[in-house]
Amino acid sequence: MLRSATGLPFDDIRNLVAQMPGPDLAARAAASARQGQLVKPPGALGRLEEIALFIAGWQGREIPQVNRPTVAVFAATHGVAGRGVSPYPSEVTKQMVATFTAGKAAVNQICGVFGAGLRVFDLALDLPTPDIVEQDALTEAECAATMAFGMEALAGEPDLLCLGEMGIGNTTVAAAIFHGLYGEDAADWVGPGTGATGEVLERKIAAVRAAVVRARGHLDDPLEVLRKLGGREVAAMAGAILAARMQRVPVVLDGYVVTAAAAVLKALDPRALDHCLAGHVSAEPAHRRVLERLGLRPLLDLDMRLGEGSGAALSIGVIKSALACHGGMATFAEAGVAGA
Ligand SMILES: O=C(O)c1ccc[n+]([C@@H]2O[C@H](COP(=O)([O-])O)[C@@H](O)[C@H]2O)c1
Ligand SMILES: Cc1cc2nc[nH]c2cc1C
Repeated sequence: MLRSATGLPFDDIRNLVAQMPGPDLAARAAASARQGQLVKPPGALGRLEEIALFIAGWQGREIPQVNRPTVAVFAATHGVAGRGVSPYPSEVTKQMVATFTAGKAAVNQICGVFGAGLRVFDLALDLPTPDIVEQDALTEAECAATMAFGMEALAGEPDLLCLGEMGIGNTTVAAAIFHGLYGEDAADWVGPGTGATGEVLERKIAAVRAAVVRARGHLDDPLEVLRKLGGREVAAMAGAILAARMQRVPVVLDGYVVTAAAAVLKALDPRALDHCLAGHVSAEPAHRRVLERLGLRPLLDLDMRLGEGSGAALSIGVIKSALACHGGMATFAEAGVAGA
């Protein structure tokens, strides 16, 4: 998909963004007409009704279905973890990838409940990206290639794509991206992640502040923010969100770190997340604020802060239920029920 012979690697990404399709408005209108006839008071299914219309528009059918939901978990390692910004050592990333593969992590269990497939993308775990306080995480070519790799999440033709990630240190990286994109104070974007307190939290705030100071002068280009302050899993997830859009596949975002990838695209183009739902709001304190900025209202609010796609996977139950009601309910006429 990214093979232009001329120009810089990011030109390919910008070209894709310029070509993003919108939803199928005729399918959405047909779904809305159907919704108005279903045997319930109008609006009584609340946000389930809006979810059904949203999926109808992006799948391009009056009666949409989610039969092949996929959770794609992207894993990467981060040089900034060497600064002691996480309570856990970097080795945990590889160990958790093994746990996903063995079917024994939380996300595996949630996928099992909803019949979702889980694909784990391991992004050069033995080669951490450089410490973002000292150096750019990725070159432009590496960042574009990693985004292209993330597009592989669409290879199994999912009808709903949930995104997740695993990477010790990546809440520092996500906070740096938000601080780089939105400014304010570094401390406003930093939270506990896996459980940082005290000196660990102080080191995290200092790292986010210093990394963004280093990137000064480049912060008006969201792709530069991504490559300088990001990590491989964040770049890959941005690529996955963009590829899903090109194929009109609806996307469910997970927590704080996945939302950093989404925020980069939104900063590139305000329409870039029109095909995305926020599966949940994480207990990471700044996540709620970020979702408000992005205009995304979370489906669930369960005090979760695990990552690995767990909140997005859990929201598949809500989305499938919305579609089951939309497709399976009778109309007033069919059921012989008197209208208002
Ligand atoms: O996405 C979230 O909301 C979230 C909040 C807290 C922690 N995490 C997960 O925890 C890891 C990063 O935490 P940390 O403390 O090492 O930066 C990474 O594997 C994420 O999946 C994720
Ligand atoms: C054990 C553990 C599991 C995780 N899953 C996602 N991020 C994680 C971070 C840790 C530390």
